[in-house]
Amino acid sequence: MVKAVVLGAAGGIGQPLSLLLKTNPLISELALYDIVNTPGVAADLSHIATPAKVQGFLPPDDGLKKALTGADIVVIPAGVPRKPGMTRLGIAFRDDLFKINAGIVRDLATGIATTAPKAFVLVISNPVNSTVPIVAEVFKKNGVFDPKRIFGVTTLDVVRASTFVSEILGDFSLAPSIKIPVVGGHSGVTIIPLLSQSSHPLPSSLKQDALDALVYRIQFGGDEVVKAKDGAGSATLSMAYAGAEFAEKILRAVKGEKGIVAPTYVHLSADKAGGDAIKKEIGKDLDFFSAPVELGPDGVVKINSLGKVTEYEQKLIQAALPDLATNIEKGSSFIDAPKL
Ligand SMILES: NC(=O)c1ccc[n+]([C@@H]2O[C@H](COP(=O)([O-])OP(=O)(O)OC[C@H]3O[C@@H](n4cnc5c(N)ncnc54)[C@H](O)[C@@H]3O)[C@@H](O)[C@H]2O)c1
Ligand SMILES: O=C(O)C[C@H](O)C(=O)O
Repeated sequence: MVKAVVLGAAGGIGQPLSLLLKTNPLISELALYDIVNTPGVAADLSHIATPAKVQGFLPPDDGLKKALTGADIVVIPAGVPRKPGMTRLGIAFRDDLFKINAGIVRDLATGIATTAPKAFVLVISNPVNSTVPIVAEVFKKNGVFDPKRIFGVTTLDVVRASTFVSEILGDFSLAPSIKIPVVGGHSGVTIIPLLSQSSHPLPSSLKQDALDALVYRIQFGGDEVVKAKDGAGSATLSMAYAGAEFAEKILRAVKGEKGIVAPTYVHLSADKAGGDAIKKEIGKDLDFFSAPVELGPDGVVKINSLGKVTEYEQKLIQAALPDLATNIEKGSSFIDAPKL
């Protein structure tokens, strides 16, 4: 029996993500929580002939607590999305996004820490580089912090890398099988695609400016969608796909499948040896980093090395570090927790 919970389930990501989770045979119970509309979304999904029993919850009558009771996996796409002109983290507009989502994530994390502290927590709400540290600090404050169970979902960057590389290779049918580690964080220059490790090498004729353009497209893919949606929000459908894919990996690992590795943004103490090795590779003592993580029944089994990176990729890593450090500090200091 596996209970999955979506917090922010009535939103642009929440609805298609809930649909995909409803169709996942590994899930037997699906609880949908939002501040609006979950009874309708739940009623609609509940007619689909798949095993998961679906229920919707709203804030009154302890709805959050009821949704989270018995949760095995909690996915959080709650919060405001970006509008054109906003970046994922920074000043002015960006501060507004952080301020709103930081408070939302803090309150939802408090609910999880007090009701389902052993659940796997998958954070989608932006800015991920800061919201994951917020969740970690809330869990520390409540004395239930287990870094092996808290994940920032960076899968959309991995999905985009595969898609854009398949385009360059001129064969979209390759997209599902192209594997590229994307590491670092989830915003702009903190997104580091290690294209030299692509399962399907780029053409040797690819010029430096084309490589730069590809890296930029992966780093700022979110902007393409924000611009195209023209005021109607950011990526929702591709994010739902990516979130469901990452959740499925966790659930398969929980069931005992071995060797599942996925890039995800984790606290580097989740695997001390692996985390320390990453710090050495990047040359900085960061608490959080997205790295290829091997998953198991209790979450993080091992944080894998970044492997052989080119000089070009090492420059991308170095360019990401100042932003990452600032983003992490911004999230951590939002919660006044004792340092562990
Ligand atoms: N990690 C990623 O790769 C990635 C990709 C795309 C979007 N995002 C982020 O995901 C978040 C959601 O995006 P969206 O397009 O679905 O936005 P949306 O506005 O369509 O949906 C957000 C939902 O959250 C709900 N919500 C707000 N406050 C809540 C609370 N306190 N408790 C529960 N639910 C609450 C809203 O009612 C709404 O239904 C944004 O922060 C966005 O930037 C992340
Ligand atoms: O870019 C955004 O604001 C949404 C999301 O993080 C994305 O990568 O599409």
